[in-house]
Amino acid sequence: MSPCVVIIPAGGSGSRFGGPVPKQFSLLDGVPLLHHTLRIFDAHPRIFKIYPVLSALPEDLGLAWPFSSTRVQPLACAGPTRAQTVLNALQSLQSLHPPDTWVLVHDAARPCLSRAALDRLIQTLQDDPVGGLLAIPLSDTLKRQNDHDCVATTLDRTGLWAAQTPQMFRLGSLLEALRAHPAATDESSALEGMGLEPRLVMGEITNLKVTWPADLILAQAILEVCHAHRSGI
Ligand SMILES: Nc1ccn([C@@H]2O[C@H](COP(=O)(O)OP(=O)(O)OP(=O)(O)O)[C@@H](O)[C@H]2O)c(=O)n1
Ligand SMILES: C[C@](O)(CO)[C@H](O)COP(=O)(O)O
Repeated sequence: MSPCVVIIPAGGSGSRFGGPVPKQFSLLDGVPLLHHTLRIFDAHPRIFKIYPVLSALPEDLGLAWPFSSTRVQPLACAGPTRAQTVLNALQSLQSLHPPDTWVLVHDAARPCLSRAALDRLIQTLQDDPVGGLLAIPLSDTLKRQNDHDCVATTLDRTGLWAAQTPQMFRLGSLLEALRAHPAATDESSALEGMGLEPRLVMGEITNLKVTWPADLILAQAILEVCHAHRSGI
């Protein structure tokens, strides 16, 4: 299998989360949330390089940086949207890695990705012609609202999945897809826009995206349970 590189979009403002610093720098268990996310990949033998994409270099953001500079290489090229951040990163990496390199894009704001889910994604997709993403089948009944906050209709949830990250595609095809679809809210939808069919790989409910303040408490609880489980407590 060709080597995998990871892009971690970490250039958002966290407007829904609020707070004095963007949520990816909020402390989780005493450590910036971004560091938890980076450590998941830094510990994985199939990952060759990890590129967190920030608005500026860590030293210019006043961020402690306990990572090896050869494996975790920050890029200071975040854009105004998540898609633009990922596209900027891909453009700066295209001269460093061949077009068939597998690229895993993972939100900085998802610090609880498990090793099992990451392994499942890589193993399922390593010989896939397109690539794919972690996702989970929807379990709630879905309502569409009307213009006065009442239910207009109940939607059929059959076959509906909630997209997570990482999303894993070849560098060349992802670059082409995001150039053609710069408004995509995830990598998969850009590839879908090219007429391709990304594969759905079972994710985990614990792989939550920290979006609202209460999500940080949930993330803390998930990390504590995982730690207790690993320690046999
Ligand atoms: N211009 C942007 C916007 C988002 N992201 C990153 O994309 C991930 C998912 O985005 P989201 O959770 O929506 O983060 P924010 O855009 O920061 O949040 P909000 O929409 O509440 O402002 C996060 O790791 C975020 O830092 C990014 O790198 N560049
Ligand atoms: C890519 C993503 O994590 C898939 O669920 C999500 O779309 C990113 O969050 P955003 O709020 O759409 O930026």
